[in-house]
Amino acid sequence: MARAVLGIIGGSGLYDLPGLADAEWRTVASPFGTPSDQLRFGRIGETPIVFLPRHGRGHRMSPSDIDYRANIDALKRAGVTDLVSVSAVGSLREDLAPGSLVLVDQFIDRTVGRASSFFGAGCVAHVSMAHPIAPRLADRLAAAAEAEDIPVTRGGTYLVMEGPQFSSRAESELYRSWGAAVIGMTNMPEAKLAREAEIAYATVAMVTDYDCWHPDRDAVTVDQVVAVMGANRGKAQRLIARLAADFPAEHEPCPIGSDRALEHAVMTAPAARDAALVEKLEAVAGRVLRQG
Ligand SMILES: CSC[C@H]1O[C@H](OP(=O)(O)O)[C@H](O)[C@@H]1O
Ligand SMILES: Nc1ncnc2[nH]cnc12
Repeated sequence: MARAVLGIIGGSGLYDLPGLADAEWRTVASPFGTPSDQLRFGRIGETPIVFLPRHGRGHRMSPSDIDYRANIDALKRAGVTDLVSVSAVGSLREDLAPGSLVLVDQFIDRTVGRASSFFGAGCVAHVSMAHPIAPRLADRLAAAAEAEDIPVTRGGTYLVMEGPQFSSRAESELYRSWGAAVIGMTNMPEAKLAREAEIAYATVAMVTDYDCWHPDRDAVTVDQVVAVMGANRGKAQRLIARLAADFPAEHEPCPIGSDRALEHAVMTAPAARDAALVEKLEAVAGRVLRQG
């Protein structure tokens, strides 16, 4: 069994993780591109932690500019087995007020034009995204929230829009009619790529606003997101600290197989594979590609 390494991707308002022991920023190169920033290596208790600010320190990158493949590949190269995304989201439901935390369990991907797979011409693979969230990791987040007395809503669909502009009211109403609970701009293709890289993935969504559908609330602005994130950042940090402190030393096999997702996914026959792509895929898929 592999040693568990907990990865944390910090979203808007979360650019560092206080309380990391032996913390050090290190550059990790990826053949897929340039990660959003250096990775912050450290530990909480005995648990090794690798933190990445999704938009870079200082929030330099728009959701559409982030190289999600480079980020996930770099985290895989750093040994991450389990990955928690912390994300600011708008609420599409009355009961999810700003300040609420949601452990989402589904996504609707409305992004366009982002590189959304490590695979392609010369090495084709199809992984399952039926259950995009690793349930055991979500269970651990729920347990950490309970231990810290932080209310969380379990389950809900995160609609991933392209952005960077916020939605129109008609779009917001459309997504509500689809049953989505929250809206953001970043968790796809991140979750798909984590699955291809066989990393267990879960999201802590921090509600910062009511988007633009609510009759009694102003439409979302950056000021509002920053203010609510600032007021509630401590909750997310406490949740992560507790998750890490209670994390098992050995990676627990994912009950839905997200850590073995490539086992029956690669279509291209060994003799037909593109050698250059196979080389790039070493960190993400070497485990299965080396078997032929
Ligand atoms: C400043 S609000 C829009 C921005 O915040 C969210 O990012 P993240 O998921 O990294 O917290 C949202 O998806 C947008 O990228
Ligand atoms: N309303 C919203 N739409 C998209 N992304 C967001 N991030 C935070 N609030 C958001």
